[in-house]
Amino acid sequence: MLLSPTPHLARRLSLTAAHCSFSWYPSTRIVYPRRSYAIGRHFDALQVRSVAAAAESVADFDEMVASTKRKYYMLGGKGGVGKTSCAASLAVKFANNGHPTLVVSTDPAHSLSDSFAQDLTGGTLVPVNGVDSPLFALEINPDKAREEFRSASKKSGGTGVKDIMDSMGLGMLAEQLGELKLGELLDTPPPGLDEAIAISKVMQFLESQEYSIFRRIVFDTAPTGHTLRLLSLPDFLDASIGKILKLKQKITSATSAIKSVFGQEQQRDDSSDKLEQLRERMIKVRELFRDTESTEFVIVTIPTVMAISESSRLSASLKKESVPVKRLIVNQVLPPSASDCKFCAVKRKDQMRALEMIQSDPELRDLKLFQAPLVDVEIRGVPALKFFGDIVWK
Ligand SMILES: Nc1ncnc2c1ncn2[C@@H]1O[C@H](COP(=O)(O)OP(=O)(O)OP(=O)(O)O)[C@@H](O)[C@H]1O
Repeated sequence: MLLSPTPHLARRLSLTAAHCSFSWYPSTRIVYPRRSYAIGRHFDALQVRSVAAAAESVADFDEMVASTKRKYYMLGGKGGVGKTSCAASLAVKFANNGHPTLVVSTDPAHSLSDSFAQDLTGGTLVPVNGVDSPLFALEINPDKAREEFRSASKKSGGTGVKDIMDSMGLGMLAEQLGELKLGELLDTPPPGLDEAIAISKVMQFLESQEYSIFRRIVFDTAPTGHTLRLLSLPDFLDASIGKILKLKQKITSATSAIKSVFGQEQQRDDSSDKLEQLRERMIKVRELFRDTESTEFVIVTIPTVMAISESSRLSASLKKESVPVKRLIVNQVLPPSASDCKFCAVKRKDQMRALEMIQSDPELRDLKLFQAPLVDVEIRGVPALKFFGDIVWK
């Protein structure tokens, strides 16, 4: 049963969800052609009688599909508000509107596979069936991304350099160069790094001819805190990697002078190249985040005071970092109840109060608002995503 409070809460309120039959929710009531549990198979035959929005949705999906140029949409917000459902449904809608689309999860706790009801865990692009234009999905493996950075920074600035110095009998000197600890520092990667690498990897993919078909790239990002750290990460990395490379250069020239005296052959070490590449990619991620022409961060929230307060802070941080934000999705909005379900009526009243907050919040009031109703089906699989997307993205 949807919208069931926990049994404890229900008891406390003496308003068990069991008292609320589905008829409390007639405005989004789905008309099942057969029995409701057969939903997966019969989704295409489902209809929504009507969806009464709690407040007017001012949305403009037409603007989102209009251009044939490549566009990036990053969907983010607090954990569990429906980022994945919104991102996946947007990707399906783009594909059904003629845009070859790639949907990527950079959230370390992926749920894209669950959302599409397809195994996407391989770290490669997987075709999604049942849409009109090509739609591919990708879940990036954060551990792999983190390992890549760890080994590059280690080889280049940390133990790699120390090994050379040790082999030359100059270990002591290396110890004295306190800055070498930087490599160790980066051994424990900063938060947000996996997501930054994930995004940069996708961009790398997209640079190749093979992937030039994609016109819409939808990112299902990690929950808010993670995203905020990600925003300041490129600067941090730029500085750190810059330092490592400088140090590496200093040491390399010192050791090569010694090596040439002793007639040792110079080894080619491409770990610096790798690190330099990583740094360049991070800079590209930073540029992508700030490119108003091609990129947009869409905030997903739910109508509760807590979630809206957090969205306001997220919006402020994004603006501070010059990340373009134009749209806000308020998910799981209850339509007006047509039944005597007290729990639903109280809940909706609360939601309306939270929605009013948006109108007076300086960080949120100017954003275009999309309202997504709480639906009484699980949003899973392409037909369900299409159904949900057609309600939300208008
Ligand atoms: N409007 C809605 N109506 C009904 N169920 C919904 C709605 N939006 C999301 N859900 C359900 O809520 C659950 C969480 O949604 P989803 O995975 O999209 O959230 P998320 O923000 O990506 O979560 P996480 O932060 O854990 O990745 C899913 O079971 C999803 O089907």
